[in-house]
Amino acid sequence: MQLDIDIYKTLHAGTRSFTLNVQLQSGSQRNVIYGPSGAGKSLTLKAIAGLLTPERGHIRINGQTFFDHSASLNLAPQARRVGYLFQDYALFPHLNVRQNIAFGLSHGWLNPRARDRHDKVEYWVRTFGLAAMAHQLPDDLSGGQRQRVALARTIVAEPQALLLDEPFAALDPSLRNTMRRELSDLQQLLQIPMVLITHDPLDVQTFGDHVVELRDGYLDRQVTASCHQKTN
Ligand SMILES: Nc1ncnc2c1ncn2[C@@H]1O[C@H](COP(=O)(O)OP(=O)(O)OP(=O)(O)O)[C@@H](O)[C@H]1O
Repeated sequence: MQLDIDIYKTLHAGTRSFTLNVQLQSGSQRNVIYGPSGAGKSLTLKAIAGLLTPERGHIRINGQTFFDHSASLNLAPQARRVGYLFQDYALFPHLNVRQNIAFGLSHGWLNPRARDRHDKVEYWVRTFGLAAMAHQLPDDLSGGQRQRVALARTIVAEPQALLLDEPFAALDPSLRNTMRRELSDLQQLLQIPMVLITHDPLDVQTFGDHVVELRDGYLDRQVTASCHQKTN
């Protein structure tokens, strides 16, 4: 992925303020933004997705400009065609597995109907091993199954990049390794570029072909995964 980010934004909440000042260039497909809680990782991901507008700078992915302050260009989130996997998965509790996945394809306000079938949805239902529970609601699924539904909903729309916010944090430790392996295999199969944010060193080891470390809104240093392992 050609990732070219240079963003600056100050946020205010009461008397507190937080400045995000991130420059990131990468030609890798597997990018990790690593750092402690409150470092600005989610804000960076939101800026890439178009959910936060920087005060200045630019965001380019695969040669496409998403944001360029000096050119007054700011693509709407849906025009960026990036898949965003939220930390808590943000599944719709009143929609079953199949409908939740189909939601990734819908463009209007109407929820996908329970009896509708779509080839792409059925493909991901099967691929993620969700066929037996396709009619179940998210509350009736395990953590790993919920994560697969959320991933399937993101991928069914065929995004040009995946943005992953702490994708394993909501899972119990015994499931984390399995789901890490699944996501790693999936990324290799689809060859889909990704940016993953985490404070877990094991995520860095697995997905960090290109790693940047964020502290207090600023990049600490830019290192490759191999350098990172040596310093840990
Ligand atoms: N809308 C906002 N207004 C003001 N400050 C904000 C806003 N959103 C986030 N912040 C602050 O920005 C900082 C960075 O937040 P961010 O969510 O990016 O952290 P993070 O690195 O993703 O942390 P975590 O790992 O805990 O999710 C935090 O101090 C947070 O309180």
